Amino acid sequence: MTSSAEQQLCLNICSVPSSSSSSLSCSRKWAKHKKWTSKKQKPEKKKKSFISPEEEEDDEEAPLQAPPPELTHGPPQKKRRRKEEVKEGGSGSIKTSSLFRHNPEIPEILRPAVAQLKEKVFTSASFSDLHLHPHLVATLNKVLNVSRLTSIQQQTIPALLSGRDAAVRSQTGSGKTLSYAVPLVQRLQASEPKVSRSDGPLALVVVPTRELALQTYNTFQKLLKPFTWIVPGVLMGGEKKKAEKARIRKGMNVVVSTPGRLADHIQNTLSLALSAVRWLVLDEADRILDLGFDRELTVILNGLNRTGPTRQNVLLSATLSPGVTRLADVCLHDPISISVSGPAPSDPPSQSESFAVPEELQQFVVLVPSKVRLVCLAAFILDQCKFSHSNKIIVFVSSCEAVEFLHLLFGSVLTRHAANQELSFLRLHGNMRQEERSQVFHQFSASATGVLLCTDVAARGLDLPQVTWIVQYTPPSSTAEYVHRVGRTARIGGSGNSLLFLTPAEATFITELANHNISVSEMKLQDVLSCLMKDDAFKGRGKYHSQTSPQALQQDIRERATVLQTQLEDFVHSDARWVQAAKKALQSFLRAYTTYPAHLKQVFHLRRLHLGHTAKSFGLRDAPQGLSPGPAPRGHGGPWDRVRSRNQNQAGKRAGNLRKNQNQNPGRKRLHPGHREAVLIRSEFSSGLEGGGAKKRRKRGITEEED
Ligand SMILES: Nc1ncnc2c1ncn2[C@@H]1O[C@H](COP(=O)(O)OP(=O)(O)OP(=O)(O)O)[C@@H](O)[C@H]1O
Repeated sequence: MTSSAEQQLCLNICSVPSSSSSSLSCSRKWAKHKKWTSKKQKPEKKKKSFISPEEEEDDEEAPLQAPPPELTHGPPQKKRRRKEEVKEGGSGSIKTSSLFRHNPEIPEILRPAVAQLKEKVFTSASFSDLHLHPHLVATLNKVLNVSRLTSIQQQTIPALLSGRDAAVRSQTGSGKTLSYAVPLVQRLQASEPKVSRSDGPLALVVVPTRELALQTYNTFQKLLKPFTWIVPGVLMGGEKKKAEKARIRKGMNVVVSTPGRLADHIQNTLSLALSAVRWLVLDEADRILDLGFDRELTVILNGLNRTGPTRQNVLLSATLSPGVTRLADVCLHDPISISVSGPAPSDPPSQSESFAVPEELQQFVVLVPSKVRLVCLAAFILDQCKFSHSNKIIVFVSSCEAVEFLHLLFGSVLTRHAANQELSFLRLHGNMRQEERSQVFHQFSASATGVLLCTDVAARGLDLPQVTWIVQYTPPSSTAEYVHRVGRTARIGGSGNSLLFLTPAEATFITELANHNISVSEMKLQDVLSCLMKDDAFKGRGKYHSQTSPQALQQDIRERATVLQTQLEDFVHSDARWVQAAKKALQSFLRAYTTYPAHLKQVFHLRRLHLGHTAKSFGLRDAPQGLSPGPAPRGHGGPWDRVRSRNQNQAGKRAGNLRKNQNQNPGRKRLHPGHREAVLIRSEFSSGLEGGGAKKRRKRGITEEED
């Protein structure tokens, strides 16, 4: 690719189309103390849609590539600028280029009127009204501490007890697991003749991720305590197959599994007999499809159809996608559709699905120019964990490498500003060893505070108690993904908060959310950063005195943000390994950015990213040179396009295999070829900068944890 082509692509600084400023509205919920309107924060540069390469030369940073060495060290102009920056920061130690100059204007958000869907979580009915075995009711009350039924449980449990297939849809954290686990246990314990271990699997529960498999297995273990003759088991990627085979041989009656590992055993473990399976549960069905597991699902369904008696099938999802509707069509027989609000998974798909989010969830958005994103996240975390206590935060980012990098960076820099108990960081992503992942999962579950940095591997189904904040540092790839992420808080009637980070250019995503009945309030950037005023460790040596005027306060806050950014950058640049980690994180972020679905390309397009500014959000002082693969102009088949087309090929191949399997089994309805829409999990994109040891499976676009 020519350098001019590269420039064309990457010199476009984000700018908000004028229409978005008028269509979006602003909420002042968060701005309790100080109002900071965009008028006061007039940018020094005029608003433009694109900045041409010539204009960009004006800017303080190299947009695409790090400047050639002769420029970095040579031209007096550059040196002069650096000097000014040092002066501006007011401290000899502040080498950071001005964080608050040359940023795109932050648009005024006008919030469209949204009628948010509300689902009542609890009913007045209780488990004891359902004619369940008294020991089961006692276990629910005493071991699981539940007595009243949730709305979804009230509708689902009687339907499943009657033996019907069901398609169940309900908001996150509404108790879907018990809605199928309770009737399953009730019917298994009542089976005549009595269930025995040697019967082998009677129920299969398929879930998309390993953590969810462990969590669900745990629930069955508790529910089955009084019925010791019924044995639950878990099969999942990352575990030793040999040990699993031994457990299968010994006998398991309720098998909870991830799709890849179950399909693997069906094909390769002779002792896994499916002939007795009477229940099949597909939990988080939309996620199973999103991850491209249609081939594995086909193996499972074909395996069951070949040998099994008639069985009861249940499909559950918090969100709907056309794929889920088609899957419901394929694997459910005359199902009952259950939904607390909105259509059920077996209903025909509508144009724009409305999502229900928990009533007690407060949703915020902060518009942050790329350059300021990192320090804004750091300030937010300090505010929640150091200045206000008892917060438990999950931060979603778009790649394993970004998780690793932030964990290293914050774990080293932010913890300096807080006592140990105040601020602890954990990480969870698909490149971690299973043992470590399970340990982190349990550790974060058990802790009352702390920050979990993670990819979307933690977005679905995980029930982590008392999470107070969900931060989406990288925006989700769809509204459904947004709903699942925020659903990790405000569960089962509790309260919680969420904060979505968007750059000014991405502000129209708020309208996309509103189209799905999701309403977010604005949290002002300055209000987030203002927490730095609470600690003089961030004080610069500037002449500004916050007491004198709002402008001086603003300047003071900016100066402190610059001090913190400098600390972050100093850390990154203190070791070549950290610089490399930052570059990997940046590269994987850019890769993920190319994979937004077509209808969101206008909101999230690589062309709108300014590489120099984005690099800053990874603690890099300059845009790194030679990021590979580099972006190409649209339609020019550059490396980014190759990444995309490879993904499409993989999805196509999976769909092809699916068709092949179905052709071998003409008795079953075919899964719709549209399953090739199954997209890769964005959050597990890698930079491609790691060595050749990348796992084979990842090449297929599926990371190990979902095996
Ligand atoms: N009737 C109930 N009363 C009180 N707590 C309940 C009840 N039913 C379930 N819970 C608890 O609520 C939490 C959330 O349940 P669960 O994980 O099944 O929700 P979910 O609807 O599957 O959420 P997601 O869509 O995010 O997977 C769990 O801790 C569970 O033990």
